[in-house]
Amino acid sequence: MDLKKLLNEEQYEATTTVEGPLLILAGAGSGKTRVLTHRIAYMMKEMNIRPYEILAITFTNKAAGEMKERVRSLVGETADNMWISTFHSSCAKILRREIEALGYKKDFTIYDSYDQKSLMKQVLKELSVDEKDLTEKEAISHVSTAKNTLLNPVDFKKKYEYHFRMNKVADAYILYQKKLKQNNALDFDDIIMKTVEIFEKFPEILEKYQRKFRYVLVDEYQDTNHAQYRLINLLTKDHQNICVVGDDDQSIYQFRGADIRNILDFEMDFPDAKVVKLEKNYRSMGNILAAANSVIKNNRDRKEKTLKKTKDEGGKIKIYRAYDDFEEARFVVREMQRLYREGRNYKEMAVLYRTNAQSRKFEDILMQEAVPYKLIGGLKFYDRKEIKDLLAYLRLVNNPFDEVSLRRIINVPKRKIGNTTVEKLQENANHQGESLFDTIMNLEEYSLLAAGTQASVVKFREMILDFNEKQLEMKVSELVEYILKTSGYMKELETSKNPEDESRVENLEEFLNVVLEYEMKAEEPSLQEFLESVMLVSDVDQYNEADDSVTLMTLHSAKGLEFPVVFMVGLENGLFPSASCLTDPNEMEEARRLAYVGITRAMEELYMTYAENRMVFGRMVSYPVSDFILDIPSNIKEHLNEEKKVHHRDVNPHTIKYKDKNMKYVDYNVEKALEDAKKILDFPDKKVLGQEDVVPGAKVKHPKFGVGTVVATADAKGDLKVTIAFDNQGIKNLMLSIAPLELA
Ligand SMILES: Nc1ncnc2c1ncn2[C@@H]1O[C@H](COP(=O)(O)OP(=O)(O)OP(=O)(O)O)[C@@H](O)[C@H]1O
Ligand SMILES: [Mg+2]
Repeated sequence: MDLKKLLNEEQYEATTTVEGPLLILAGAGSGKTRVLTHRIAYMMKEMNIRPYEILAITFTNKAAGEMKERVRSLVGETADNMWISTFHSSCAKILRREIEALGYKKDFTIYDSYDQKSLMKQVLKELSVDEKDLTEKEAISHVSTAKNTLLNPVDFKKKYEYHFRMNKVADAYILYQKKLKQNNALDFDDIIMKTVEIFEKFPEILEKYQRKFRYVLVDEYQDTNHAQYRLINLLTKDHQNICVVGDDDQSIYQFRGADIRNILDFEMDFPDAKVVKLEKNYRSMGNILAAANSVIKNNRDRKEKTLKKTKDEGGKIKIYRAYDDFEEARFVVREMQRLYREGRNYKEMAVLYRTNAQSRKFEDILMQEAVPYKLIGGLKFYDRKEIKDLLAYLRLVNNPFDEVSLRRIINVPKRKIGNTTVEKLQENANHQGESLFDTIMNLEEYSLLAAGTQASVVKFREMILDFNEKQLEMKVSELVEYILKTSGYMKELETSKNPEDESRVENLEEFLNVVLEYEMKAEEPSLQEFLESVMLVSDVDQYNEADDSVTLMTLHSAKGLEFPVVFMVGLENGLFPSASCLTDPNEMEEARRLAYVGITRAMEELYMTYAENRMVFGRMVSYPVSDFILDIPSNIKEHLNEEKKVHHRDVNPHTIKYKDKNMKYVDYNVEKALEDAKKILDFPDKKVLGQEDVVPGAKVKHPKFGVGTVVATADAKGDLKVTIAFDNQGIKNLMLSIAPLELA
């Protein structure tokens, strides 16, 4: 391995500095990640450091996989013995071995944001906190911030003793944490916080890991939060063999608690730290780099850096102004098809946007044009109801104390165990200080339920116990099939007349593929490991370079990646940067860093597009062009359609496929879309009715049925079923989301 040929002088120096603290601070595309992989190879090959003595941490599973692949190509299979993973996976692995020290069981469940939400909902209900004073979302966000700064419930309570609202948050935090523990579950932030807690409370455990991981490397260090920082600090404070790489200009997770000071203060924390700067960009053409610099230089709070180009100027940045968001998507797809005809592969191209919601229009047109694409994020497979239900079954089998999963499926499919019954059981559990499952186990001891209901619950209990036994003898895939069959879940879908349920069956079949793939890959497949791999999978993991398809992803998930052709879309003041940035300088600085990340993903060609009109929450709005386009000097950008103001009449009338409210594809004419949009604009105050408007007693108006009175409402799979007594048309049941109701 002739490193001198593969690396420039500074990179070589950083690669071969193995002992002691090292900070590599450098701009995008300067080879930071490349240094990390070569450094690992150098440590193993030239210094005989054992693979299991190295801990390498990156930000996404995708980045970890890529890093492992690169190390493997340099050193061979020994790379497999290394811990190259995300903060969360490394900590989950440590916790599987050590968490009993904190009184949890080793087979703990990891809760995602949905589980968190339902648990917090229950907490707020039990504390009788009014939604008006504190919503689940707010409570969760405060708790997350607390955990990211390592503030435990007791200290949190003390800190906010005299603060009315935060005091409520504190109570919620305390009960939430208590319930997590009862459920033998951890949320995402706990994974880091609990590891730190163990390291702080049990020095002998810490020492064990300090001795094991003699060398620690962290990529994307600018995005670590305080808890992660503390973790690294604990692990390395004795041997000080810590190498961190990062770029303060690419810190884009401050809204989630990332602390940019971690990188700015590194030299203070490790006074002997060696600092290496990389000043050459190997990724992008000159104009792209110049564009990135012209945006980021407007930030005040940054370390000045030089980033010299190694390539020639390349073409200019292409700016396109679309009449509306449909036309923007059409332009991008057309351009992709043109590039493809000229010899580019689809996998060389990516569309980057700020919010997931922007993807759908691109998806529709890509689908219509039969251009293969991958969507990263958005409504993830694992977020679908049927997948979550099935996962809840599996999690419950794995860990019967998991109350959230238990409550989710106790009556799914329907087995005559209604809400009231569940609440009765829950109350009893709370009263007895035991878990919900314990109450179900001991049901015969309490006389809580009527005989019929009791029999239903017992039947459910027998079923779960049976699954639990089967788990010991069956493969995960067999267990999945067994559960789907025995629980009656599949049958309910198959006999349903609802067309949506057909695709649910397909999704469950796809899930079985996920399990089978896992079983093929895993050395010793187990339910627990499978669940863990599913819970830790991040959006970016669906990304697979093997197929030739274009990539759609948010700017956030694009960090660390590179593409020959990048389309940054939706560049409008109000969208990117978002409206709140325009009044808050800190948010504006974070948005600018995000723009910098986006621009620097491009290697050869960069397009930036904006739409003059855009549908936002069912309304057409007009935003001005983004500051990020204006920041780029005119000598390095070209407007693809500057002279002619695009008017919708210049766009050929065309129909596009559009998903209607039933998720069915219908033809939608663009002219008609504009007409529809105008109608909305003409009645800007027409209010879309929300759940809060449709309460029993409310007078409503329907274009066909006339005026009526709401008599009842009921939850219906995330929608609201409204029963209305119409003055002249009798009683009707309508779904709120699709019924064209107005207040009368
Ligand atoms: N010395 C070099 N010679 C040739 N190519 C290089 C060299 N250094 C880096 N590269 C290439 O430049 C590109 C960017 O490198 P890398 O991804 O390591 O940068 P980075 O600093 O980690 O960027 P980011 O900040 O976006 O994560 C990669 O394609 C890499 O292979
Ligand atoms: Mg990198």
